[in-house]
Amino acid sequence: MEAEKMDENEWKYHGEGNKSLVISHVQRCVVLRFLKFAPGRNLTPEEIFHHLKNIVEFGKHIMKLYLGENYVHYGEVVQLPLDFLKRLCLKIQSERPESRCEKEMDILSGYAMCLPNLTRLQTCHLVEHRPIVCIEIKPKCGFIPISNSVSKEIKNRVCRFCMYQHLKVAKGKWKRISRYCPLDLFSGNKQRMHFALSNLLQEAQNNLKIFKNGELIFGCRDYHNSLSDLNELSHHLKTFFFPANGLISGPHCTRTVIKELINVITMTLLSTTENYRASDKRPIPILQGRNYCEASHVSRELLRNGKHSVECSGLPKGCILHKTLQVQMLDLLDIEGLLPLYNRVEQYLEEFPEERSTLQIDGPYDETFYERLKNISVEDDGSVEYAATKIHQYRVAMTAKDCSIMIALSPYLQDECSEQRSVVTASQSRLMYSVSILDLDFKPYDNIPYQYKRDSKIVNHYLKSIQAKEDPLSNFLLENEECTLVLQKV
Ligand SMILES: O=P(O)(O)O[C@@H]1[C@@H](OP(=O)(O)O)[C@H](OP(=O)(O)O)[C@H](O)[C@H](OP(=O)(O)O)[C@H]1OP(=O)(O)O
Ligand SMILES: Nc1ncnc2c1ncn2[C@@H]1O[C@H](COP(=O)(O)OP(=O)(O)OP(=O)(O)O)[C@@H](O)[C@H]1O
Repeated sequence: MEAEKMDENEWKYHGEGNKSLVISHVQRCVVLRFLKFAPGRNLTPEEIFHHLKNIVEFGKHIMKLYLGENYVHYGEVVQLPLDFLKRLCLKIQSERPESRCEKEMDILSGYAMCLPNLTRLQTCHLVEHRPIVCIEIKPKCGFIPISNSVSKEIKNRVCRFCMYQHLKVAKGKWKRISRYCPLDLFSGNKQRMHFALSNLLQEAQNNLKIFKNGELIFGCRDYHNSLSDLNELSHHLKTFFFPANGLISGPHCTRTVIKELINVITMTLLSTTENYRASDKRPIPILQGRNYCEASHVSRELLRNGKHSVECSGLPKGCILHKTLQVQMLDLLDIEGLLPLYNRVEQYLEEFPEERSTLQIDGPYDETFYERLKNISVEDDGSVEYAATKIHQYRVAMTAKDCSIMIALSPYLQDECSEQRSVVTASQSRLMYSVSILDLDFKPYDNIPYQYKRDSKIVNHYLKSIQAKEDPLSNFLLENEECTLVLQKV
């Protein structure tokens, strides 16, 4: 990145989440990712540089080893001219979704991360002129905890995503409950995966976005502003799947194109482009828990159609979903089992604050840190080291529970050498594809008590709302929680 040549007109707003804002280059396949902060949260440039460097190191030394180098693009920290950043910030401000504007993009430190633009094929450096579609899926946690520390039995039957939906809708974050269940997507069973993906297309929330030539064409821009017309989507996509018959239209066309899309996504999610080498077999726990969630609609639907029993066919080793799930499963103890260990470390640090660095609470995220993560024993010897290791593993797992998978697809041209590129065959077309993972920021240590409180809030709210469905009086109480006390007093 040549600082003196930075021109804001060569960059455009791309998207943002809770913690970072992304802009993309109009010609080159790169993005800049800036941190975002609530106004008044003034970190020094050195602190921001350190934070960004930690993100890069964590991707490079930890997540790349877990997930594979083909999938992980950790990028680099770059320094940019402050006047360029000021102009850029002004330029993109009007495009930012309102609900994300309570935080401001950091333009004072001069630092950002430079990453490949993952909405493009990862084999090209310049924006290609051939069409490209990219599907971004934020799959969330794909397993049900089996930890003995779980205090509410419902957590052994219903997954966190499905429970959390009720709280999110009650709080007005989303209008409707999504029928997507991560356990269906991670099942490896094609029918369940198709069901999960079609539910994502029905109610994308922030779990599905689709880009065409780098522009968002489907999914959530904002909590209140979403592009969700399947007819329009199929119109955008039909030439990808039916190149020789671009003229088909109508409801039949929509169904056909969406079916192709779901099928192709499933194939790429299950593909194992990387060889599953012996060296890839790092210690990862194997959880023998329940592989479906009772709140998922899949069993009922599939059984009603009389097609298949709900069984788990398993994920191929080395596919992106398998790798992601394995990392998520580093959370062996569940937040309920982890909180006492966090308290143990906190108590110790109160007495010996200088030990924070020995325990590598804030990094460095290097080979030593990775070595620590390898110890997956659950035998608690009462030590602070044991507690710190479990906390690190939990934080890595949380990162994998919140990352997104990007699948980029572009028409395969006959004259191309297919050996160098991955190709997926749809019913009437062949597409080149690349799969990557984004948002691999290490989750903060200090958030653990908050995670614990929120977990019990999610579960309690879920229990109340399913109870309310059966009992209309408690439904009234749930909707008017402030009244509960008054009614109890009477
Ligand atoms: O806890 P969750 O499952 O709600 O995940 C948060 C996400 O909400 P979601 O439920 O996916 O809509 C949340 O996403 P949104 O802001 O809701 O789009 C963030 O990804 C948040 O991560 P961070 O605190 O910014 O690092 C995520 O927080 P972490 O818990 O991963 O730290
Ligand atoms: N390297 C990239 N290439 C293309 N698009 C990207 C890239 N990185 C991020 N994006 C886009 O920007 C959005 C926001 O980025 P990201 O998920 O990293 O933000 P975040 O604030 O960390 O998210 P969260 O809310 O999950 O904490 C992503 O959903 C994705 O659409």
